[in-house]
Amino acid sequence: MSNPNSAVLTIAHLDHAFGVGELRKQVLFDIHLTLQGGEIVIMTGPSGSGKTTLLTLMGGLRSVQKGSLKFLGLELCGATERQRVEVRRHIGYIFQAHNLHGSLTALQNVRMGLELHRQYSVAEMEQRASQALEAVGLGDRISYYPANLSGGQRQRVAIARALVSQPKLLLADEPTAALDRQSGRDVVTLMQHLAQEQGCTILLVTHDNRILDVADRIIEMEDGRLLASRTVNS
Ligand SMILES: Nc1ncnc2c1ncn2[C@@H]1O[C@H](COP(=O)(O)OP(=O)(O)OP(=O)(O)O)[C@@H](O)[C@H]1O
Repeated sequence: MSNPNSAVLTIAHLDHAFGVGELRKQVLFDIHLTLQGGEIVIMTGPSGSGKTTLLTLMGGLRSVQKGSLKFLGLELCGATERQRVEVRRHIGYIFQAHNLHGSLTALQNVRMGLELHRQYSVAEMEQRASQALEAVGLGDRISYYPANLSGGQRQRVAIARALVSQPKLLLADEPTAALDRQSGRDVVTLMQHLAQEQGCTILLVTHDNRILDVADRIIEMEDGRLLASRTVNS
């Protein structure tokens, strides 16, 4: 479990640019942000404002160019690919398009969430994956292929895959965008409950105003800058 009072992620003076020379375009400017253990933070902002770029930097999926980004105390600016892979072991990812493999069953897809964790035997991985699917209410669908599941069920498989390794941080990019109102609500509520059980911090990027109430804090991105954050009264 994360200590609820300790920072999981600390960002200071972070800039990011794409391209070089005349094509260089800076998309993040002087970002400062701290995510505390167990906190649920929602990031909103217009299209193109830099949300996904920031999310991929936080997730160790992109090299940090300038400033400081520390995950569990490890500085990712200047980190090696190997260090970034190590960091990714502690992070779960959920994307809008769920990114499930169509040729794998729900169970096999969830098992992939343990791929970076070499300490488990095949039998242990199967058992953990099966438990994770039960936790998202899909215990009777473990042998189904994604094509035979509804959008909401697929997103629940993606949640099981993201949380099966008990990550410290869950990064979710528009997880409800492809879902109807009820399925979207079910998916975030589930994410919230499971993450709370595991003491996992959540950063959720969304345009979906219907789910803002799950957040402890809402932060807004505009033109590559983070505006003042707002605390949500519970
Ligand atoms: N790989 C890339 N190469 C060049 N420019 C990029 C790249 N990825 C993103 N950008 C640019 O960086 C800026 C921020 O994009 P980003 O995807 O982070 O925004 P966003 O807020 O997540 O948008 P959306 O809500 O539409 O997903 C945009 O101007 C985009 O065109």
